[in-house]
Amino acid sequence: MSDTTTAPVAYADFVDLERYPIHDLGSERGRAFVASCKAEMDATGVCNLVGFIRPEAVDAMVQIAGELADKAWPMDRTHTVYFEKPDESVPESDPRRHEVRSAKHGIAYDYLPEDAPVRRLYESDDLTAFIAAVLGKDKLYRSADPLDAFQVTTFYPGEELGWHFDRSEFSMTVMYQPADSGGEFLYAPGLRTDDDENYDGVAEVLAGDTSGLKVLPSSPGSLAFFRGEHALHHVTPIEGDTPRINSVLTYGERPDMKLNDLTSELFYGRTSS
Ligand SMILES: O=C(O)CCC(=O)C(=O)O
Ligand SMILES: [Fe+2]
Repeated sequence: MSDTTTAPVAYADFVDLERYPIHDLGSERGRAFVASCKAEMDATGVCNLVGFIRPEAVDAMVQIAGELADKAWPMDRTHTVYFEKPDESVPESDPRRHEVRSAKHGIAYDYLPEDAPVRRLYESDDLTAFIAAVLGKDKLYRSADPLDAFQVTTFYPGEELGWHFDRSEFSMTVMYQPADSGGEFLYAPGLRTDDDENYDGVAEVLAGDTSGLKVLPSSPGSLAFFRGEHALHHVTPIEGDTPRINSVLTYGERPDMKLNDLTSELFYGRTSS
């Protein structure tokens, strides 16, 4: 059945809807679009939509990141890949003891203007419905976290994101400004499942095994989504002079999903409760 709604689309001014008809999923072209994302997701663990956001909106987001730079929380810390305290009771080679470094500047959701283009996109139910359709879920929810559900992150030269599994089930990233070099998103799709932590496989990646790794190509305006809860991933240190700027949009199957206090303090220097 085709969608006959005529409600104004809150993001029509900056999303390439000809190529990416997220407002019209019930139509033939909408179904074909969802099917092609599903196929890419099954093959690579990621769905990468190049040029999803038009250049003017990308520029607007970069400008917002600059204007709010003094609100960004400068994080430079070590943590485990699980964002739990290191477990001293397991052998040293166990990933539950392994610590990595993450350094970045995160501008929390509550600082970002309501009319910021990608905030309008995130808050539209269409984007959530699109992701649910690709993932084959009846219903998905935006994260309930007032700081982390949506944010803008700047990685300055030398900063990086250590290997980790996300606390949220699904994430979407929107790239505004890639680094000149470095700052690559590397991931090991499906390294763990809900039933199998695969600590041996995780330990191998942490020890430098690159055989199961993929690199996500990135360009300004690209939108990508992946199962960050199951894919171990990291962002390599930024090289060159250009900061890497992007957003992460988070989703879950439960409506009450929030960061734990440890992770919230780590990423934003405060908790939301
Ligand atoms: O910056 C990225 O590309 C990924 C960010 C990420 O993995 C995270 O914030 O959990
Ligand atoms: Fe992540």
